[in-house]
Amino acid sequence: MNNTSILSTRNLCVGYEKKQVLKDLDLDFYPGKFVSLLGPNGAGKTTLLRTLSKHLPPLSGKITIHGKDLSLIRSDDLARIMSVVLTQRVAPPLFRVYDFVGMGRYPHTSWTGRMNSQDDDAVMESLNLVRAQHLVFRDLSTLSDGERQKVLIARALAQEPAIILLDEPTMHLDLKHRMEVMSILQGLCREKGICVVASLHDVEVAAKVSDRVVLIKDGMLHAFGSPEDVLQEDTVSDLYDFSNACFNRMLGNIEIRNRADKARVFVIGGMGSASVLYRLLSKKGYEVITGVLLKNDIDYFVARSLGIQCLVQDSLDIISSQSVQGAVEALKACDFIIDTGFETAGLNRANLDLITTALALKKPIFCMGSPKNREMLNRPDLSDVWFTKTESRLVDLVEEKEIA
Ligand SMILES: Nc1ncnc2c1ncn2[C@@H]1O[C@H](COP(=O)(O)OP(=O)(O)OP(=O)(O)O)[C@@H](O)[C@H]1O
Repeated sequence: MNNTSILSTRNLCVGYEKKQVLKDLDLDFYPGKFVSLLGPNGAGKTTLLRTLSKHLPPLSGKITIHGKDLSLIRSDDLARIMSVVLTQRVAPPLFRVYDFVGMGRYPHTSWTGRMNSQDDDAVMESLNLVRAQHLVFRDLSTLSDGERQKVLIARALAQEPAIILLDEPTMHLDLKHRMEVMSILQGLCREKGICVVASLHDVEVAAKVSDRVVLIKDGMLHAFGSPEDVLQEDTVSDLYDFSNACFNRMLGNIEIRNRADKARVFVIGGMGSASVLYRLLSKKGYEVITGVLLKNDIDYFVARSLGIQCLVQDSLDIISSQSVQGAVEALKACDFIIDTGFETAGLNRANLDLITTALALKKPIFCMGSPKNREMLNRPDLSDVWFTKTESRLVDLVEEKEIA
């Protein structure tokens, strides 16, 4: 790794004439690294990017590029080191993509602005890098948001910068283009050694693509480091003031917690068989209790993120009859029982006792799969047992039963 930072800040304070937005920023940006700026609306991401790119003077503190004070760097010299992609939707009409990307060559062309063959090559290479070479003769104003975003990045690349600053590069883009733009930016870091600094709203994506994340909120830097270290569940909740959501560090996703205002359902699951049902039941407003789960089960991680009450086996051992007894008490207090059709291996066999108990208690039981996989439920005389093949049908059945 190249250990010399391209861009650094010390005691930087950014904002506007009458308004300080962020203070005490000590940041270093290195070649080949993807850095995401994260923070709630109005935290100061754009203000910071505008200050780093010399569009806005710092209120105090220092910004250096390759060790030189930013304020002393001439704008044409800066353009050879840094390019900036700010949020913009408007495109001037009658502007060919080729000419627009060619504008990015201005730090390298002579004062006449005439492009030579090297500049032509640079324009085409930039378009290639963002997989937009086919757009070269299109009118800019006719492009879709995703195509235009790629062209904006191509123009930034045509400057041949060491660092690119982008403000919300995936705004207005659909999922496919969002992923494509992120993968293009990641490729620029890995293959061209460019440092990419982008403000992002999607913490899940940031966790997956970034080498470093900068967390800002309430006028200050909250954390700066690798997403694996920094994006802890509590930190993300605090950053965005989550009250009904939770970032799951292990799965790298955000689960939404819904208010439970329906019946209480006990889910007998495990080994990943219950996660989809947990989400669906929570979404529908059911109060879910589940168990007995081992602490390394993916169902446990999903249930915890959803705020579902989990009965867990303390040690990573065989689920004990003692743990199952604890779960029986919780099961008694539930209106409906769901058997996810979990595979029974040695470790979780005891959970079958929960199904037997539910039968004895004459609780309505809804099962995924087929009766032949569940010996104790494979009897024609059982009236309060239903089998389905999909989670959505199963929850429909629960709803029907609840209404009846
Ligand atoms: N020109 C300006 N003059 C004064 N205050 C401004 C100006 N532009 C933005 N602000 C304020 O500065 C603060 C930071 O705004 P900024 O746009 O940097 O936040 P952000 O993190 O980029 O927000 P978002 O995620 O909503 O885009 C906000 O309180 C905003 O109202």
